[in-house]
Amino acid sequence: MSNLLPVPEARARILAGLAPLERETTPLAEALGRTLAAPLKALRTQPPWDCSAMDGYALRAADAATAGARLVVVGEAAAGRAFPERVGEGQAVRIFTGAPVPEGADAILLQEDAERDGDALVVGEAVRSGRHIRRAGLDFREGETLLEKGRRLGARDLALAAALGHPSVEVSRRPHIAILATGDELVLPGAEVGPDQIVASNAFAIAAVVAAEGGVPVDLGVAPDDRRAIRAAIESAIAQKADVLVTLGGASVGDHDLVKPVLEEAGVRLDFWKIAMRPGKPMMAGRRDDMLALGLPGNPVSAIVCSLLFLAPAIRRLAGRADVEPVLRPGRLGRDMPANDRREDYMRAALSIDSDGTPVATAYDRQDSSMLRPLSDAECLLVRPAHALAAAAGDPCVIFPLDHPY
Ligand SMILES: Nc1nc2c(c(=O)[nH]1)N[C@H]1C(S)=C(S)[C@@H](COP(=O)(O)OP(=O)(O)OC[C@H]3O[C@@H](n4cnc5c(N)ncnc54)[C@H](O)[C@@H]3O)O[C@H]1N2
Ligand code: MOO
Repeated sequence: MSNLLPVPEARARILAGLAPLERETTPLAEALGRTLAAPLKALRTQPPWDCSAMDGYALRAADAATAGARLVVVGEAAAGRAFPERVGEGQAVRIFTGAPVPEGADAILLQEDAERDGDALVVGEAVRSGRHIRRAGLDFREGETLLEKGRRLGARDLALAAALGHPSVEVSRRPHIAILATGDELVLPGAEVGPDQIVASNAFAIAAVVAAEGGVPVDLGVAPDDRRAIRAAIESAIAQKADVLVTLGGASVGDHDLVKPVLEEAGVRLDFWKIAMRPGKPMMAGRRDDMLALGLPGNPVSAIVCSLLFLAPAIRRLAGRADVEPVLRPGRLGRDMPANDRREDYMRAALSIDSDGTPVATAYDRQDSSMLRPLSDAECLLVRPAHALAAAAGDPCVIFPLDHPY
């Protein structure tokens, strides 16, 4: 029996050949999902000065230490328009949220806690020094690094980057991922389906995984099980300078499984073929110059699970992400499980939360790698290590959550 490569080793070998792509500058408004190629420092301090957190009156707390105290309102400070003078003894300045606190004042009296009578201000409730003042630099100070290299930018990060003063950011180029489906039996959804044909589905999921991870999917369509057609599609990926070529199907040992020899003909040096995993055993990986070639099995579940465990980390590495490995979580078994064989199992499973908050994974009865319906239903993959012993419901296990968009 051939040797099957363990999953972590297969992933490590794929990642070992990959480095972040070159840097480019992108406008901040287009940077969602991009990965920082350099740390982002604050170009300014926020807030730049002590400012009011409330609408009310800026004053000296000593003058408002008792209810009933009277002060004179001498001016106004609004966001974007400071009060230019000093607040003296017995004086107050009308102030609004976000406005700079005038010199001399050390507290903000809420307007709800005061009464106005012309220029006179009557303290309704005493206020202590420092109340409702946001100090300069409360959020960040000029020169501080707020976002690290390798961070994938989310919506909140974009607001932070803007606040730091950056109209654009340095990111790694998006990887281009060419996707080629193979098989005489495949037709696209909506096209006429011949008597021996089925609808090609895998590429839709793979392109979605690519896009979700920040890559650019390049659709090479469907090639029939024909050496010349497959070779032409591979050459097209090379000509387009794809960073990764993903083939779907034709990876196994049948007479029509042509992907491996044709990849080799096209100059791809195969690193490995066949891994200790279910589904996904016939997966292969290799390189041709700078291009990674990943040959995913044709069974839909195999192709999609392999894309999550191998293609997604490869895209993250190319995109410059600091976090590339799949996130596995501890959980508990929802049902008894038999002993496992030599292939690490990624089983479609339902997910619930125990009374103590622990995730509980219950594997479905049917684990056929052709079935998309249970894959779509699944809330997680239950990971059963190679040679795992039989285990009982409630025993610890490892979970790969299938959160949105997966
Ligand atoms: N004698 C053996 N046979 C098989 C082995 C083995 O070790 N010895 N391995 C099995 C395993 S495990 C898998 S997984 C499959 C993978 O085979 P291939 O990569 O060669 O896939 P195909 O034969 O091309 O297709 C398998 C299955 O999937 C359907 N398919 C293919 N592409 C698509 C697509 N884009 N969208 C939807 N469905 C697709 C195809 O019609 C087949 O039904 O091999 C086992 N055999
Ligand atoms: O590895 Mo295949 O993916 O078991 O069906």
